[in-house]
Amino acid sequence: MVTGKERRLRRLFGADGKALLIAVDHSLTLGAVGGLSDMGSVMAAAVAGGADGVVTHRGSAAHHMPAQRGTALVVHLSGNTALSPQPELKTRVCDPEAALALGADALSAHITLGGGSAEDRRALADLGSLAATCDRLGVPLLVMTYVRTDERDPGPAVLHAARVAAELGADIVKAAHPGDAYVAELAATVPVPVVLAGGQSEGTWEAFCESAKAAMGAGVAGLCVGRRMFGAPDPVRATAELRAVVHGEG
Ligand SMILES: O=C[C@H](O)COP(=O)(O)O
Repeated sequence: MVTGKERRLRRLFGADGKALLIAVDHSLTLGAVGGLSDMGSVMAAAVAGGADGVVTHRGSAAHHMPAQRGTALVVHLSGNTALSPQPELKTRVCDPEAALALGADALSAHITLGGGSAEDRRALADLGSLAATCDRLGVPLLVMTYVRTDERDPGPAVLHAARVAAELGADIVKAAHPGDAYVAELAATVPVPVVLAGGQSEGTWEAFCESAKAAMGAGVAGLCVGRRMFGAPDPVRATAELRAVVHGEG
């Protein structure tokens, strides 16, 4: 028997078990800035460049996501805006059923730990409840993990938050790059596929691709990249190059 989650996960991951996801959820937080003023073009570029999936909010999914075989739709259920004093503390902004009605192949939620006692408890409770809903609906849950920490070395906290997400039912965990010394441990200690965020466009494109290649070699299952892709001079080419890194092509 193949479960709904397994069937949908195969739409997201290639036969090699790897995935390049393009994340374009930033316009809820920041507005239509930094390459996201024309969301239709960004999504078309993700598809044309060979992304395995696109992660976005329900409005962009409905209005701009091409119905393209081979590119999965991951609807992001969490949000807050930069107009808030604590934009990193998200709330649920879309129901799982509404996302499935849009044709979602997977759902995505954001969790920030270290945001405060009450905020952390609320985030954990919400994640537990959402994971149970995803189990019931047979839809994979991607959890984007973030930490607020004053530690000079955030690596251990990044690993902890990633593990928390898996413990609470994530089927895929997204984490920030924890630092070269921690990537293999991250991949080995989280019992579900881990994808790494792209982060801010600091450093050269070549250095970013080299770092991503090394992370793939250390065992992560892929990338979930936003700004590095839609802020690139040629987003189609950027997507294709990242696809090659993730799937070991070329
Ligand atoms: O939602 C955010 C993405 O998963 C990562 O975005 P980023 O590559 O711009 O850090």
